[in-house]
Amino acid sequence: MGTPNGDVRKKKEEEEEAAKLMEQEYQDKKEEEEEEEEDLNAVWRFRISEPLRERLKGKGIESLFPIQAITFDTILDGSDLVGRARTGQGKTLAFVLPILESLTNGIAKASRKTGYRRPPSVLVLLPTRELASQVHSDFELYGGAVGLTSCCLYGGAPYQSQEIKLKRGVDIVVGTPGRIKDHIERENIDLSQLRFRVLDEADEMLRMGFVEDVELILGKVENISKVQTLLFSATLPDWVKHIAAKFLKPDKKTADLVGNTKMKASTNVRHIVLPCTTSARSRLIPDIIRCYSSGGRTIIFTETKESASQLAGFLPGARALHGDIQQAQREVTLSGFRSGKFMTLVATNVAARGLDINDVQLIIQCEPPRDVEAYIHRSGRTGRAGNSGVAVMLYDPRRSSISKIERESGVKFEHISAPQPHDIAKAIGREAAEMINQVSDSVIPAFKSTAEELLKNSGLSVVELLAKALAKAVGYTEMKKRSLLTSMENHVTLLLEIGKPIFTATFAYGVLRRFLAEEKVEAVKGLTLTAEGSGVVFDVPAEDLDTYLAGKDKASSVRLEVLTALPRLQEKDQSRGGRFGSGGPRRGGFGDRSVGSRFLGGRGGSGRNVRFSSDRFSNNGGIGRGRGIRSGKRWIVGLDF
Ligand SMILES: Nc1ncnc2c1ncn2[C@@H]1O[C@H](COP(=O)(O)OP(=O)(O)OP(=O)(O)O)[C@@H](O)[C@H]1O
Repeated sequence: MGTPNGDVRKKKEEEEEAAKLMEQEYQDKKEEEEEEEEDLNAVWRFRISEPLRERLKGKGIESLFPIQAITFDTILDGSDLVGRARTGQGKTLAFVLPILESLTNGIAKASRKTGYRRPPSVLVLLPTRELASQVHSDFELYGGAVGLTSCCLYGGAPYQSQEIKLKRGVDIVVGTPGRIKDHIERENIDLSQLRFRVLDEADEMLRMGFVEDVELILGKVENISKVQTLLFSATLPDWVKHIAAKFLKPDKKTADLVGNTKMKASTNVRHIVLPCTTSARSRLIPDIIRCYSSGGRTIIFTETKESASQLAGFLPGARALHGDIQQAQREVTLSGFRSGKFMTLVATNVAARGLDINDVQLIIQCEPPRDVEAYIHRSGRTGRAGNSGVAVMLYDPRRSSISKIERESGVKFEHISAPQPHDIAKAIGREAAEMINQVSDSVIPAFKSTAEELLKNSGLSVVELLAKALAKAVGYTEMKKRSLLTSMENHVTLLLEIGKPIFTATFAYGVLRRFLAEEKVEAVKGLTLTAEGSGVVFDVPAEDLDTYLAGKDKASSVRLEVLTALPRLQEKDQSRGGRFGSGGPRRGGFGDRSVGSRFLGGRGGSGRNVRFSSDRFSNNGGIGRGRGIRSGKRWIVGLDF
């Protein structure tokens, strides 16, 4: 039994505790309210009705993204609009939400057709089937909340079910131009009563040669003054703006969140370039995935359908997606990728636009795409909705150029070389550790005595032995050397300098022939001039490295160095005028010129430096421009040093 004093104290403590709790609750609520008040884009601030708000909340959306907030009132109040925002910034909901509100509570409500066999009020045109299906599912989700129905029309799928839906009557039609035109010709669809026409990824649709189809489809509207036209994309080249003038009213509004800002690609993405020859690609890609995918999904883009299929066949657990694959299979593949059944998708540009797939952490582009728009959209499949991601673009400096894409996209590429054994070991070590953590403790007794014996006989420490076990668990039993330049296994990258600029590859080969046997010169791979023109880099087989370096006594003024980091390289288009012109090596056009060091990762203290010295190679003044004369099988270079 407690004393009266004790009871009083206890009661007082309880009262104090309750007061503290109330104070805390009050503070929390106040903070919440303040936060909401500060959030100018909070959903409740917009004319969004309760059912839609609830659906948004269910999707974790409490606040509109900038492109949505900026365009919402404009669309709801009836204007035509051109909208542009970077990839993954929520352009889909920027038109879905105001369209649904307008049809159910806004100005389009009165004129919207209702009832059985009603013609659609909304038409959304997209360039690919996958994208049409994705946008359609947003209309299903949010439109369903306000009693509006939708259907999706794209090629490769049977006509019948699409016809049935159209005949019954739908409010919203989403689809690709080809199939919609077919339905018009079959008189399945009446577009005369449209209240909204949306061109999503407009530039791609027009680029794909759908201009005439799009014009025909849009022209089916009866009363142009009653229809609102919206055009969205992350990229809007000028030629699209001219075409847009044809479809949109003269008083249209523009919301351009990219505009003249330098950076046109996603700012949430790490943009990386990596030199790599075509032949080294398939061996390099698995290691890029290991080192940069953070265990998430990867999309690899190839230029052709054939190489997409080939690469998917080569990479374990990868699937291909391209236009030659049957539509039903395309759907299975995409849904398997979305649901995480497999983590690597190898695709052509069919997957470049608009696709919004959760947890895509890494994009690999096997070579630079033909235009900057493709780069922007492909790399934009990661880093969506405020998340971060990595986009790695492979390129062969002798065949392709990255500076045009860099210049036009505003991206500042990070230059890296192929993941080296220690990078890969680190990445797969984590995988192995995870695998081991998942093994049940129940197996320990059965393996314990063997483990003890192994440790005793190994002469290694516990950590060293465990490191070996981790390596074995993921099949990594040999440390292979991989070149920085071509990414070929068991090759090393060398830098050759002669104390003077080197203008041509031919000239460099001539230098090599002075101290190497012909078969060793022929074994040199990927010889490329450095961007600043003072040397060349090339790969040699690791096993012959000493032979390459052994000529050191024969030459002077020649430096041969085993590289640990790759310098900037001269690209294909830079050779015009640079390699063959009469001026010095070209400057400019390469990213950050202000970086004093020629070497991206620093000079790499551990690089082996070899200086050749011989009178034959001593510099007597002027240097040849590398005008070689072909003699028999060999190039004789006009060396005047
Ligand atoms: N207000 C919001 N809050 C949180 N997430 C959002 C919001 N709006 C959209 N999202 C999510 O952001 C992601 C990207 O949206 P969306 O696909 O519309 O981007 P986009 O701008 O059309 O990209 P792209 O140019 O690549 O087509 C989607 O997963 C979407 O659900």
